[in-house]
Amino acid sequence: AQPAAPAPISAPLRDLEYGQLNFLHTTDTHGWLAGHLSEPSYSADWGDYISFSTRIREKVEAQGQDLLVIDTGDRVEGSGLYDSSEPKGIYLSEILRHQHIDVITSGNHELYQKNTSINELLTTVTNFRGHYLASNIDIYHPVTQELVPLAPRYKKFTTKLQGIRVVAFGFLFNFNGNYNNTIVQPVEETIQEEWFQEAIQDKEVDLFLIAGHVPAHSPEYRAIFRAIRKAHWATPIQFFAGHQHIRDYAKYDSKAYALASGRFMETIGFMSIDGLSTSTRPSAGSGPVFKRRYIDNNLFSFYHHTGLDEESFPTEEGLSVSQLIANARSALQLDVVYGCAPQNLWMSRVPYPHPDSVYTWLESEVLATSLKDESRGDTPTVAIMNTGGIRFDIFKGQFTRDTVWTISPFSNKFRYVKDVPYDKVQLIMEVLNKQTKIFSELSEETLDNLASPDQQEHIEHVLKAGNEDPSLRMNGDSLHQVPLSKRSDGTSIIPGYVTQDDAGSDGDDTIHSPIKMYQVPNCIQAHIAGNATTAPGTVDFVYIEFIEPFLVLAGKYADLNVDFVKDSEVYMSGVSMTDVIINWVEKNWECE
Ligand SMILES: Nc1ccn([C@@H]2O[C@H](COP(=O)(O)O)[C@@H](O)[C@H]2O)c(=O)n1
Repeated sequence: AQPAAPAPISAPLRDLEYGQLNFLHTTDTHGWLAGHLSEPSYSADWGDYISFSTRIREKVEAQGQDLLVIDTGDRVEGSGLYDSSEPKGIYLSEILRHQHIDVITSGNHELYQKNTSINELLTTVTNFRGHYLASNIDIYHPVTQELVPLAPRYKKFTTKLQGIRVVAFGFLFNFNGNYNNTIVQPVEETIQEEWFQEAIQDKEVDLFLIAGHVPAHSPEYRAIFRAIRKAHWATPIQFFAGHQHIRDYAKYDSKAYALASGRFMETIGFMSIDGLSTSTRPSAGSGPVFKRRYIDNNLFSFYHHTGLDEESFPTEEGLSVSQLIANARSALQLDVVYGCAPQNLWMSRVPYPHPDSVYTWLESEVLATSLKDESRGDTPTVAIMNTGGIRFDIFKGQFTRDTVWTISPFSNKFRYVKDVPYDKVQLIMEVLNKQTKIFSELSEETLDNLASPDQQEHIEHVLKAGNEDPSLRMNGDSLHQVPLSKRSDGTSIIPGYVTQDDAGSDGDDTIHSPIKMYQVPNCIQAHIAGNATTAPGTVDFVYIEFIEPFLVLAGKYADLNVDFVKDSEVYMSGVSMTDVIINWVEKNWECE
């Protein structure tokens, strides 16, 4: 772990149930390779994960079993370690490549910016040659300008000890927000391609492995499941999922399951399958048994599951990667303090609006007092942003260079349109926040992309995890996780994940008390300048550039005669949302 990482808190744990074939899975790490420096439950770093996977491999191989390590993308954008360097990401690839990963895929974040996808092609695909799969992504090669697959479409391999024959694919969900140097083919089209149909007709297969940056419960995975089942009515299928930032497990049939392993290095997903046939031995017994576990990413869990301790657990490689991360953090000056937050500010642990809501803080304090384009004088202004632009909670205490990138990692800047009727702006807000019924192009699903990923789906599922018992609620004034009650065996129950999935509620390794979550709107608005008591006739309509495509559609429903692409101009040239937050914190949150 990093020198500043808090020690994990001991807690009651459920064991891993190993099988013939075992998996460790990460997804949506978003650069959090240093782990969480304010949260004991997730305080292990990528170096510890390297030690953990090595120790688990030693353990399962000693029993003649196999281990495969999977990562399903969105490794970039979301923390100081990736976002604060110029150019972004100069330290990340070197840290990542030390983990042995058997199947690795791209997420959508690897494709938003042209230079990110080029770096993916030239560095990450190269570092993980033979393991990186891209079944539905093409890229214009930066040198030849030729359209080429980002990586091989699929591969067939046999596992090290048992010779289990695996056919593996690597998918991305039907994403269309990518820069125009890449092409993402819709999954439903890819599975009609000749190469895919040929690959799934192979009869010498013991397991289909679908790694993807695709939600566990999704039309894309259902389509792949159906296509494979048409060719193989009983061959086991293991999906690994991502994108929604949630722990999730989906049952497609008794021989096909999907595991999603959360976000931001909070979770190491574990799966095992027993009863698989192999190249030399047909399956014994009644067929495969699948088990899943969501491991909290901390050393207490890692020691427990490996049966090792502080002395015997770390590997040399793991320790040297932890050191690499520490060196990068120090070179990037991630501990530089911009100010001190006087309180916790939550994304979804409080309703919106609320004095403890990060969105209330943004609209009433940060945006309201910071947005001003000198050329516009005191023109009344309404500024809107999508809640998905904020990626993490703010904890009371030091607000560092790292903090700012974890909450606002995107390079989103501002644009505006002059003289927009105020009532039309309010109508657009209603459309974006689904407060009015709208049809056709502007589906609920499209609008959900404005919110943060864990809000986008399964919200009922997340809300269900809430517990109304006030004795189980967190102490709002203290750090993120506090032991609340002692059990008879001396261990504590701390707030954290209480996952409900298709296999029930026993998936988490750590037994936690649940945390209540609330739904927040897709967009928020700040009112700037003008007379606060009366609504203005027209305003400067300022918006974060990411939402422009949504405004184009919402504008039509609001009957607003504005072409957002042609009629808008840059607002506060060169200033991004991230800059606005840094400036505000420096001015307003002095440390005592
Ligand atoms: N420039 C950007 C890019 C993304 N977002 C928000 O993030 C969501 C996607 O996040 P995932 O980690 O699930 O891929 C997207 O739907 C937006 O809400 C943004 O605000 N600005």
